[in-house]
Amino acid sequence: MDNLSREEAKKRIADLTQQINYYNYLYYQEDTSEISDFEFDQLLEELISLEQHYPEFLSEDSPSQRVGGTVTKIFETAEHSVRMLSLGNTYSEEELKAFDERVAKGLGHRNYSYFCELKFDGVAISLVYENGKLVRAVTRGDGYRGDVVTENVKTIRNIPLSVTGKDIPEHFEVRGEVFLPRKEFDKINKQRLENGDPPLANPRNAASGTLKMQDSTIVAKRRLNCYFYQLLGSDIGVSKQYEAISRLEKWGFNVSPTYKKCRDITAVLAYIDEWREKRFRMPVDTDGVVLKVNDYEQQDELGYTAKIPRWAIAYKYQAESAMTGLLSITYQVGRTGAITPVANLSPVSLAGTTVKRASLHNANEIERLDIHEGDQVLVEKGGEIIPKITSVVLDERKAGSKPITYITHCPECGTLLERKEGEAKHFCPNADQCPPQVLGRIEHFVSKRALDIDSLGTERIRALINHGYVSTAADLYDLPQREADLLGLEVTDDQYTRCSEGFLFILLKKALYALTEGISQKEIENFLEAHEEVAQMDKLHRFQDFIQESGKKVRENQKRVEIFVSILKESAFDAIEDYVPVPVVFAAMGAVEETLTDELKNIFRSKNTVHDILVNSGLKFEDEFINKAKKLKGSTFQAGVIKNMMDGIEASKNQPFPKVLFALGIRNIGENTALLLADHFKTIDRLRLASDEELLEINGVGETLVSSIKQYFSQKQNLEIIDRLKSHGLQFETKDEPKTLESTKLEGKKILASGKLNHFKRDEIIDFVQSHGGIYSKSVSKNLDFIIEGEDMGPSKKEKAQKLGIKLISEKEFLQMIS
Ligand SMILES: NC(=O)c1ccc[n+]([C@@H]2O[C@H](COP(=O)([O-])OP(=O)(O)OC[C@H]3O[C@@H](n4cnc5c(N)ncnc54)[C@H](O)[C@@H]3O)[C@@H](O)[C@H]2O)c1
Ligand SMILES: [Zn+2]
Repeated sequence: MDNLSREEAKKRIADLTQQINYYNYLYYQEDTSEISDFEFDQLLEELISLEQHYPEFLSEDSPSQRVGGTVTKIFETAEHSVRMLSLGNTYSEEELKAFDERVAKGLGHRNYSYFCELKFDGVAISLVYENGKLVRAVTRGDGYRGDVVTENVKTIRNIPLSVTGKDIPEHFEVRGEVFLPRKEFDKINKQRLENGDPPLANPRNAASGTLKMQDSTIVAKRRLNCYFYQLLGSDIGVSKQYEAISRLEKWGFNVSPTYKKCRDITAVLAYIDEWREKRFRMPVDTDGVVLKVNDYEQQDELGYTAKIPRWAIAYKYQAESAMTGLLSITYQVGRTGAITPVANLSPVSLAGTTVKRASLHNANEIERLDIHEGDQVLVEKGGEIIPKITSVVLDERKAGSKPITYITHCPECGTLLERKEGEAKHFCPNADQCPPQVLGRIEHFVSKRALDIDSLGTERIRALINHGYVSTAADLYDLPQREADLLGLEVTDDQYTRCSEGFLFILLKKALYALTEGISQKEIENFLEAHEEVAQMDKLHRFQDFIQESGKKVRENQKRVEIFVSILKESAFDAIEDYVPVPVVFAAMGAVEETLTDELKNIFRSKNTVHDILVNSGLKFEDEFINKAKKLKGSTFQAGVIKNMMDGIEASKNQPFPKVLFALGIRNIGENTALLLADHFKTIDRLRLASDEELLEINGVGETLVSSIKQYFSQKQNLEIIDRLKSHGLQFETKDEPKTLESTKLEGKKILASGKLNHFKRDEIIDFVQSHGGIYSKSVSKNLDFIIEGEDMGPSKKEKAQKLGIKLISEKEFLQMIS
């Protein structure tokens, strides 16, 4: 800093301000981050220290002077009675001690104590209670005003909507941190990855995004949670933070079990140490410890700066990082055909778990990091749950190592990949045959809201696709004729994976089980679990000792594992922790040659399971091998399961036309549109032959929909699928069971009811609207004729309706319309 000239300092301040504003915008508005919190905090620290040296360049709206967020434009806003501030933070013990010195100096004595608890990584929320009832929930916003998100917050199960008791003040406010439990976050991301959607970066961003959603029914599904840490009000009758928290706890607010009173800064440091590792066992992500001066009067005495209290500070744990070897990169294909590269790493222990894989997002990321084969990389697991590679350790790079070349063809179906202008991800364009993409379509077809065949779960469908039984929905209806073949088919799950060259890999545990005799699968699992942090080759060596100790068929078992290890070492396959190449397992069991012919290579790339290889590859195997190879197989289809599937398939033939139409998966035809179209055209053929004008005349049909309908029916294979489905007896016409209408007063009107109605239950209003010729819609869109506004209709819904110019009428007015 000292070597900066005044001009340079000015420029640097402007530069930092701009950067920080940008990252703040991403963080608070877009719920994403492009840099780590640590990097961000360093930028801010640099800015603050420059501004201290050059106060003449400190502007009032510098990010050092303001709380980082702002309000969004989609919610009502409300003012905070007491400003919601940020917290000062530090990563070092020295600075923590310096903070303590400032407190002592500020108070003029050392007669104070601290209140400590973990710093939860979520979103700040303020709840206002009046007469014991929750009346408003507001985000922090810019500190002065925040977004009113009451409806969304009400979906959080352990937030009390009302509190009762003798000591409840008439008016009080509680503040806390809304967070997404890590388990929930993992669940959402697993789903997203399976759907080919980009994973959410971390639970904090996910929580923040969720809280700002427009539809509180989706919020309810996300299972947010909240810890409370502050009680405010004029007559709350407490004078210490410790008492306030106990009181909140008593009133039924969820407070974190981590809180503790600490006598002095030494006790605080011990607390920090105590939680350094232990915090990873909490259900929520935490990034540090918050310490607050316990006594409220002393807090007042110390006061505030423009942005932070002087009586509290956050100590943040440095994100842990570790160096490990890159083994290989595999490529996953999502249900929309999007490709995601995944780095397979040598196992390394990080932040309480063993890391073996890290997401690389896309080709740009690999390029940005400039990763070469066999590199040593730094992995970090900070706020992010999916570990990420932060950099390559160049000193460790072997001379002549080659940069990673991105795959050009789909690892699942071999099709040349495409990358659209301006998009980061590569795509497999083979939507009709690429297995994960076929899976996505069939899952939609059988899903609850479509044909509802619940005996066909994801794994079973995947098995049917992988074995070549199913590639379109119509194939499902041929299954009854092939029933006999299905018995004993492997239901694949994650026991298989593929390497970057497309070879089939199988879980190590299965391989070891098949390679040995007399050792149970459970024993092998236990052994592997106990050696989770050991690299695979070492694991295999230790397994030899394990065989020795087990005392079971020691010589034969060791011999076979030894052969397996030596073939594995010689082979040039990718390394993937926990998985081994199927061809090597086969070779070690004497079923194929070690050096693969082109024919064999082809088989191990194109077949999807061991069963498939045994039955459909055209190879001849000895009975003895076939017997042993059974131990490699996953669970198989049993008679009962097959019967359930057949029953479900048969029953689906009775599903009405609108459901069938929805199930076809024509782009832009959702449940409601399917109903609308089925109702209008009555048969699929009339829909197919409808002219653009005819379609556009229908209230609720626009250009986009018309073009996707045209597009769908222009493809021969789609017409064939429909013909086959028809011949199997699926419903492609609306059965004319002339509904006797009560009246035609609502004819053609699209209507939605929101909030609580007094005369109708949920389903009743739908029937009622329909029985008067109206169309009931399930979401707010500009096609609605009006909305019946019930009691406590969500403010966000209301705002959206108003924005779209949809008329709102009361329940009373609605009833008058009919009578
Ligand atoms: N990576 C990025 O691009 C980026 C951008 C902007 C901000 N950030 C990060 O955001 C943080 C700055 O945000 P901030 O201003 O909200 O400050 P902060 O999150 O560091 O601290 C203030 C907040 O801590 C929360 N908190 C959690 N547990 C608490 C407890 N037990 N007691 C009291 N408060 C508790 C409260 O919600 C409070 O509003 C920094 O950590 C920064 O690294 C990162
Ligand atoms: Zn493909």
